[in-house]
Amino acid sequence: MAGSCGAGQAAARRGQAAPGLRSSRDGAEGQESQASGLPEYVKIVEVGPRDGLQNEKVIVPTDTKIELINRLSKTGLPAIEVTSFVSSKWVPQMADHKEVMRGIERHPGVQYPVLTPNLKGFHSAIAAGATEVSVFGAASESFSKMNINCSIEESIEKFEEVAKSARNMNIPVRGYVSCALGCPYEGDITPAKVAEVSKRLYSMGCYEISLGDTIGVGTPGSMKRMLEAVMKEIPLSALAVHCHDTYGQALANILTAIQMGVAVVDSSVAGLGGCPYAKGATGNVATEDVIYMLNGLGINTGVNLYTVMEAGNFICTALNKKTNSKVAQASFNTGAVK
Ligand SMILES: CC(C)(COP(=O)([O-])OP(=O)([O-])OC[C@H]1O[C@@H](n2cnc3c(N)ncnc32)[C@H](O)[C@@H]1OP(=O)([O-])[O-])[C@@H](O)C(=O)NCCC(=O)NCCSC(=O)C[C@@](C)(O)CC(=O)[O-]
Repeated sequence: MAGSCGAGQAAARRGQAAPGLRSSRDGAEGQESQASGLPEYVKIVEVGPRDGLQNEKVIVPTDTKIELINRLSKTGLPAIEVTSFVSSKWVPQMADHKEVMRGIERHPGVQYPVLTPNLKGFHSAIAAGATEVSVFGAASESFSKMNINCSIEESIEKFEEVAKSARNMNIPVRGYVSCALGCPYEGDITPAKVAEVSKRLYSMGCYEISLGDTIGVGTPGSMKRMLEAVMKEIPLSALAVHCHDTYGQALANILTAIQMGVAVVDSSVAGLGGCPYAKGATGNVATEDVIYMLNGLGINTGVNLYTVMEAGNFICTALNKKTNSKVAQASFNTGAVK
């Protein structure tokens, strides 16, 4: 039954049971993280309201999106990607971007980035009150063409225009590199190509580069090889990973990245999502599962797992679907059927 309370939920409230349900700041787990050389803090960038919802077949009501974001804002998440200022002909699900942007309650200390592929999107986003934007490129020519209708080179020109305007307005810009571990159209992508596109985004002023395993084909081996190449060009502190879980490798890939020193991880509440231009790709790794793993490693995220699970339960109930989060499945009995 949707919203019903399982033993795990009660345990999560009390901070008991499985170790990952506990926050890392108590007890011996914090010492473990320091001893192992892992980062003490990992920033989680919640992408559910954008990456998660963009792929839903039925248009999600604007009020539901706003309610989801407002709930996520109360969880301790430091960044929530809210929507995309893209063409509604291309991604109808994000057509209400202005209303969402204007409708949300913004919490102090929380960043609310939005996707902007070009100047048109940038200006609309700023007019709607955006204070941070993301440009989204790819390491694959074919994916770039399918996703944003231009070559990598053309996309860089558009992003440079966005970055220049953003700089003049003191707006931070984040950069995505899709297909960092494989492309739905071209297959393997070389780490050198990922490093090259990442470097160009970083050089134009993107403060952080989020490396997207868009179709979730990566493994810890390919993640390591790709990061080794990118880390030669870009400081580690400016890197994030964005893993989809199509092949069930996302948590292993994230663990590999944080063992290499990456301390920013994108994830999606309830594991919602997929990319409309990457057929068959499933959702991002679930935020709940990432927090559980990081809690278990003694790594602080500042995020309350229980309240994220509640937000996940809210959106799964609204969409009438089952959560993709293993942690939520184990802890809640939502009972929602897809
Ligand atoms: C980029 C465009 C707009 C180019 O689309 P286009 O057709 O090449 O653009 P255009 O400049 O030729 O303009 C055509 C029409 O689009 C309008 N237009 C032009 N720009 C905008 C804009 N910003 N916002 C709203 N409208 C826009 C423009 O005004 C015009 O309208 P018309 O005259 O036909 O009525 C299009 O290809 C598009 O919207 N693509 C959507 C891409 C997208 O959102 N993909 C999903 C997100 S990426 C992702 O999920 C991957 C990621 C980030 O999560 C990381 C990972 O997992 O790897």
